[in-house]
Amino acid sequence: MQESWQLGRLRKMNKKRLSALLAACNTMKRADNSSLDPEVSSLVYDSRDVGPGSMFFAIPGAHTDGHRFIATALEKGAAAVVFQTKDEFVSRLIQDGIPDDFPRDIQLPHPVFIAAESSRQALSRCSAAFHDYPHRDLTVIGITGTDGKSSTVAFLHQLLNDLGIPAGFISTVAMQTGTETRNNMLRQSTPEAPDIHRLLAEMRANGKQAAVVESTSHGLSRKTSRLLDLEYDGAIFTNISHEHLEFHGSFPQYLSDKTNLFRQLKDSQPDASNTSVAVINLEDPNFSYIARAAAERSARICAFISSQSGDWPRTEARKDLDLADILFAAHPVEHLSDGNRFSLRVVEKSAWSGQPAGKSLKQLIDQTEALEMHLPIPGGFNIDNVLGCTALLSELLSVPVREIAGAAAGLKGVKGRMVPLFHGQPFTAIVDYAHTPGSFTKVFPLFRESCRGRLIAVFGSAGERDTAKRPIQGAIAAEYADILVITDEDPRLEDSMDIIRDISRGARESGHAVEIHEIADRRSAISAAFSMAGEGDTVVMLGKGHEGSIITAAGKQAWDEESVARDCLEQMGYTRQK
Ligand SMILES: CC(=O)N[C@H]1[C@@H](OP(=O)(O)OP(=O)(O)OC[C@H]2O[C@@H](n3ccc(=O)[nH]c3=O)[C@H](O)[C@@H]2O)O[C@H](CO)[C@@H](O)[C@@H]1O[C@H](C)C(=O)N[C@@H](C)C(=O)N[C@H](CCC(=O)O)C(=O)O
Ligand SMILES: Nc1ncnc2c1ncn2[C@@H]1O[C@H](COP(=O)(O)OP(=O)(O)OP(=O)(O)O)[C@@H](O)[C@H]1O
Repeated sequence: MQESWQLGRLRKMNKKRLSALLAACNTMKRADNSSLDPEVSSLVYDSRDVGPGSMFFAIPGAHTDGHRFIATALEKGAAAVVFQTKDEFVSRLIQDGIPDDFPRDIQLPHPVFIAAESSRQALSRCSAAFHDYPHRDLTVIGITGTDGKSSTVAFLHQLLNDLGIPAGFISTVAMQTGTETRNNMLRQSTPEAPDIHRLLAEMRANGKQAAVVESTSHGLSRKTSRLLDLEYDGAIFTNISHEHLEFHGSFPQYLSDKTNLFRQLKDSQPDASNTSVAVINLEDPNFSYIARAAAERSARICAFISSQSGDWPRTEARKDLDLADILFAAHPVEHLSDGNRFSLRVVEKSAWSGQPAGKSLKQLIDQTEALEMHLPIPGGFNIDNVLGCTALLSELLSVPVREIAGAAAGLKGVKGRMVPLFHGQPFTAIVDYAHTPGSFTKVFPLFRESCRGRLIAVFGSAGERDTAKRPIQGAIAAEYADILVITDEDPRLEDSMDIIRDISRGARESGHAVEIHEIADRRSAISAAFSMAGEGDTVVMLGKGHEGSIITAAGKQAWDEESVARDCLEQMGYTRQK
């Protein structure tokens, strides 16, 4: 009740004169001679959502072009239309004239036409202005990285609230702007600009002090400009591996797009009392590239590292540390069946800066006082996720690390990530969301280590997305698993079997001895994996996690991996125990 009242109030407040929006965005210009200054009631990028008073932004897309729907938007009462000057469809209209199938008999409700260099960029600028720049009234923290974003958002949000700092969040899994947590039904991790600023405005109206925003490379890319007009107080970078190259075009572009998060940190220069904070994984080879971008904003640079793998730290890490102001390290670490234990060491810059050379990173860390931390969530990578949160809370909000350690001991896991299913079956069954080569390299060794019998992996790869990662996923899985059941993830308009064969090829060519089954239907694949599993085996189901649908050529079909897996177990006669 409380929240819907607040939302109603917010909507009423949110009407703006077109002239105010034009003043906020200097890349938009009126393209007609009228002096009309309508009141704009909503900013819309899809004609199907237009209502009376909407300002419709025509956006060229991958499947169609929003400029084709201008007439529809006008029919539905759009008060203003923003079109892109360099749009192909618009250029063709100018060159060839209006096509015969373009509706001409609509009753125009005195719309105003506005030309923009980029309608997406204009949409972002207007969205921030329309909601009166909510980010300026909140402490905004962005999380980016190929893997670990949603988990880090969830942990940081829990920690902030447990430490008495009211915070909202937006992530792939869910969002919270008031007291209620809602599932994210958008199928977008970072929503479009009008939704981002609306959600932040809701948080502000609901008395939140901080906002944690999952900031994907898509959202940070100038191609979508979803986050272009968001300024951040703090930013965390988890890691980067092969993903989404079909969208970004190349790895350097992907890295650069992610780094936009650090380029969008509030500039600390004029007001050193309000220093923005950049938290960056020192184990990542791109640490220095990102740290340099953060330094341009005069941000405080926090490195974090955990001794997860036998060969840590990477060779360049000690040298890269010179770019950091402080280091948060977890060493040693201990993986438990139901969580992790580690020693937190906060190393001040004075320990390495200006000191005689020669001290290794390990020595620096070992010489620093340790604070024991317990994390009741399995998966060694969650140590990294919590370390990032710890650095951010300590350096941006000055929370004592002892208090953070206390709150971390009460953290709860995230839907669809490392969820064990207990139905009395003789084998272990786990649902997890790993779906990138990076996360595969993290989770497979963990599964292998804890599996007494055969490791059976059920997974697929996304259709119409990064095709190059498919054989890599196959090869990594083949290295660790005994049996692969390769299946649908979200084939979209691609043929399921084409995707599955791409993955199988990688598994076969890796040279590892592995049994491969190709079963497109995911329910049948899970069921087949369970029927193959015996005493001591482990079945892992990867890549769907929390997702509420499978997208195929036939459209979106409802899906809940955990429920489907539980159904399959029940059909085998096992009954739920936890
Ligand atoms: C690849 C990508 O970013 N796609 C986004 C893009 O879609 P598109 O280019 O296919 O759009 P389109 O269908 O060609 O339509 C063009 C324009 O016409 C409009 N339109 C279309 C039909 C109509 O009847 N009327 C109308 O006005 C559309 O709303 C759109 O504005 O523009 C749409 C509207 O702005 C987005 O919803 C859509 O995100 C889709 C849902 C998507 O799947 N995005 C994924 C790839 C994504 O962004 N993922 C990242 C997470 C990645 C990670 O896991 O790390 C994310 O941040 O969510
Ligand atoms: N720090 C990490 N490093 C590597 N793998 C991780 C890390 N954290 C989580 N994972 C693995 O990646 C999977 C996805 O985690 P999470 O949802 O937090 O990532 P994400 O970046 O939000 O992914 P997406 O953007 O696709 O939603 C988890 O199920 C786990 O297997």
